[in-house]
Amino acid sequence: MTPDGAGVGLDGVAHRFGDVDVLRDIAFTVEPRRSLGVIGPSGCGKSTLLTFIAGLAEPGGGSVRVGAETAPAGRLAACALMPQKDLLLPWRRAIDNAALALENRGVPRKQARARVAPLFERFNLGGFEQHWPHELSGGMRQRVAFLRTLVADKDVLLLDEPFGGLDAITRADMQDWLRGVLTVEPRTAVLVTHDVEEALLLCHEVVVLTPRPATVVARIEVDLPVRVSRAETIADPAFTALRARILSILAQGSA
Ligand SMILES: Nc1ncnc2c1ncn2[C@@H]1O[C@H](COP(=O)(O)OP(=O)(O)OP(=O)(O)O)[C@@H](O)[C@H]1O
Repeated sequence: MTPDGAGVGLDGVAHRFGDVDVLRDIAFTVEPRRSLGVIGPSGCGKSTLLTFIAGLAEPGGGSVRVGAETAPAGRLAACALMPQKDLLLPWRRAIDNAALALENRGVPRKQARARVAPLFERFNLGGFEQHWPHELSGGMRQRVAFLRTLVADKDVLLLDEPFGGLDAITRADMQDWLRGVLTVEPRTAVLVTHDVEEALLLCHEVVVLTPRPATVVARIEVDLPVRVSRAETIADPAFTALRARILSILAQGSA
């Protein structure tokens, strides 16, 4: 990671897959150590946008920047992408899945294990280091995947519906947990989600996309009074008003 973190900037990003016009003139910036939620209808191009930021592909038009890097290889080096599915390797124990990003960077397995082992307690995974992925709950698997993403030590986290597959209670627990992680150790984060509440709880700003071809229809600053508990935050009239505003934009496709 770089000492001051890295921001993200998109300008005029456009893309088509064959006849399918997916993205049109997408522009936004994320300041270093700030989190941006991306909300939009299913299939509008949110995951595609993350793959462009991560440098895994190039858009047909426009520019993408991560820190000072505009070339795909430079962006890839600065980003850790957590895809929709946790993608733990079934043949590796939890600790070895968590250590994977370090091993991929050339850290020997023993050292990589030693680096991730102390984090298991902090991620509420203490005692489960030697379990296989199929022996963990959905929430635990997500936390192992997060641990792996965070220890990759990249400036930018790209999170693609990280809690999409979880039940409502586990999802709420995981949102609280991630909120804590990002407060203790702020990173630049782009969070794709269908869940307006999740975006408001976890992000400093939210962009709302239209149905395909996606354009940015609204950019909303999440400026809420600091509340200790989740219940208090969600009950706050400012939170309720923002949620209603975003839901209305999603329903109408316009701000
Ligand atoms: N590699 C590809 N080749 C062709 N079409 C693709 C490819 N990747 C995505 N698409 C199409 O681009 C559109 C946007 O897909 P994408 O997965 O980015 O949407 P999304 O907003 O993330 O969807 P969801 O919210 O359902 O996860 C879809 O119509 C999809 O079928």
